[in-house]
Amino acid sequence: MQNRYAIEQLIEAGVWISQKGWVPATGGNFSARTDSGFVVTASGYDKGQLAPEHFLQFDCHGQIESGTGKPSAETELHLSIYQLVADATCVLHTHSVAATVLSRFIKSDTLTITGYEMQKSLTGILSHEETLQIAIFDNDQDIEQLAEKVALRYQRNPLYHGVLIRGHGLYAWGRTPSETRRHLEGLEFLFACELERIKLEATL
Ligand SMILES: CSC[C@@H](O)[C@@H](O)C(=O)COP(=O)(O)O
Ligand SMILES: [Zn+2]
Repeated sequence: MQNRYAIEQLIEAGVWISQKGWVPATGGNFSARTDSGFVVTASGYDKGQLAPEHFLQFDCHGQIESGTGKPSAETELHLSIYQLVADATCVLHTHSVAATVLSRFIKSDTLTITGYEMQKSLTGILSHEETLQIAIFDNDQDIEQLAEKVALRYQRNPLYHGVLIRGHGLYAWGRTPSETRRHLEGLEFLFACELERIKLEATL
């Protein structure tokens, strides 16, 4: 997609995501694939109040092409997703309470979800009876290392729709900005449901 369109889509997504309460403080970062690489948010801004000057353009090897300021601290993860998932054109990273808490509560490297109609909000899932498996990676301040772990796991088993970073948040992707928003909203809904279910079951 063209830079201008990509940035417009990400600004709009940021307003919506912020209203949902999924990017508190300056948490979260967004990107979209462009004709020459991808655009990504600059670091440290309120993601609900983005303007065109809060984006940097990277080429497909991760070299800055244009833009000012510091790129997102997690740019490497966006680059890795574009390199791994050929048809991903947008990546939205959020810090919701549900994604943060659930990814800490689940100790294994996979969150397994089944039984919810909302699973069908994810492209390719046709029934609540299917089992959704969302990979969980331990958080790491070394984003290059984290991106390598995502790549290694993807090469063993392709990942779909998104991944969780433990105690940190969700990275969701899709073939268009609107599909990415649908995946993000569907996954966030499912995480919130799972959290409620786990809390209720603990009281029984
Ligand atoms: C509010 S701290 C969150 C950051 O450490 C990071 O995880 C994040 O999502 C935003 O980083 P940024 O560099 O603004 O893209
Ligand atoms: Zn983050």
